[in-house]
Amino acid sequence: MEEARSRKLGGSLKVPNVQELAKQQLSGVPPRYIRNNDDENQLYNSSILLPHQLPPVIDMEIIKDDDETELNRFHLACKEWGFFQLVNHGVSSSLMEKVKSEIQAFFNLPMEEKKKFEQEEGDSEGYGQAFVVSEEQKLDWADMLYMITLPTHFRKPHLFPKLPASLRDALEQYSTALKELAMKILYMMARVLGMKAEELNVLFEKDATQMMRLNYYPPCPQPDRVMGICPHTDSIALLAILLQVNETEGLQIKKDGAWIPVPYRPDAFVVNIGDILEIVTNGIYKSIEHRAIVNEDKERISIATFFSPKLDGDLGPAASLLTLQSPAQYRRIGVADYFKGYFSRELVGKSYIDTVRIGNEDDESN
Ligand SMILES: O=C(O)CCC(=O)C(=O)O
Ligand SMILES: [Fe+2]
Repeated sequence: MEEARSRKLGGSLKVPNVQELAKQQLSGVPPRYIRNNDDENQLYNSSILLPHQLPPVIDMEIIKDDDETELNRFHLACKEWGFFQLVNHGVSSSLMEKVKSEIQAFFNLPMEEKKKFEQEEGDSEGYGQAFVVSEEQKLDWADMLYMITLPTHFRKPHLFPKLPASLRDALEQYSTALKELAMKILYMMARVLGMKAEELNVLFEKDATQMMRLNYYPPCPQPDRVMGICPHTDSIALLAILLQVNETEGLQIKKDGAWIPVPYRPDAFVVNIGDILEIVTNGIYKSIEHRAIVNEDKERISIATFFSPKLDGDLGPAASLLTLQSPAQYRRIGVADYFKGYFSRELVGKSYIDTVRIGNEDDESN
């Protein structure tokens, strides 16, 4: 436990609680949240999207039967989208519903209760906001509760174990169910990529890291001037599995230069490829920029679960995917160093992976 307490994921400056701010019936949003009207802020895409322009929906039940067509759709979803909705995934709808209602209840708790989980100096885990490194930086219109959930001995004693019992129990079951699901997804990927199973085993051994980020986006009087979570890729993850907790939509992914909404589906998980999987697959699968926008009168809630290799290992492109024609595009790096670098900077689009891209060594200090 001592070890867990001292393991800090790099700090973030303290920022106001946005849920509290939103309750103050502001006529306008404080300037720190107002985004410039640049390209990134083309908030609303008014064109009507056709079904093939929406992220693919993959059915795990069909894949289980070794259906080549579905396996191929899965491979293309990973390669060309980096994002897909997953249905018939084996996680029970009763567990999904329980997790949703418990998370909703957590954010409905009085502020004094939630503040018990407040981030500590120098640490991104806890209740607050991450990636705030300067007073000048624009802020996201959201609060979050961020925690390492696996391995269990990395859990901070004042966070996961102290959650309200019903939320803790739901997240405990959810953590186990999602670990199993993530392994299945990764093995399906290894299979369609022709990777050696050991190359994934090594990443997913006993001390593989799982983190959960509960996101709360309050309603906002000027939703088209702010960002719920600014454009980013999930840099410390092999995979992220997201559950949209309520029906308010807001997640968008960047595809061919356009922001595409991910519809709410109560039975689906949204799966996306993180930077670490891009590195491991030597760029065959790519992490995709995504963001969340907010709503004028409805709150939005989501829970993202991130799967990463164990902290004391290292990561780099899988040897079985390297050939003379496709040499390594990323260098090997220790997982702990890679994590530390990530938490000490602002979250900016798809940029962190460039620090390990071969040929980019001059930029490493940026
Ligand atoms: O709330 C969402 O839909 C996206 C959250 C997200 O991208 C994250 O937590 O990394
Ligand atoms: Fe994300």
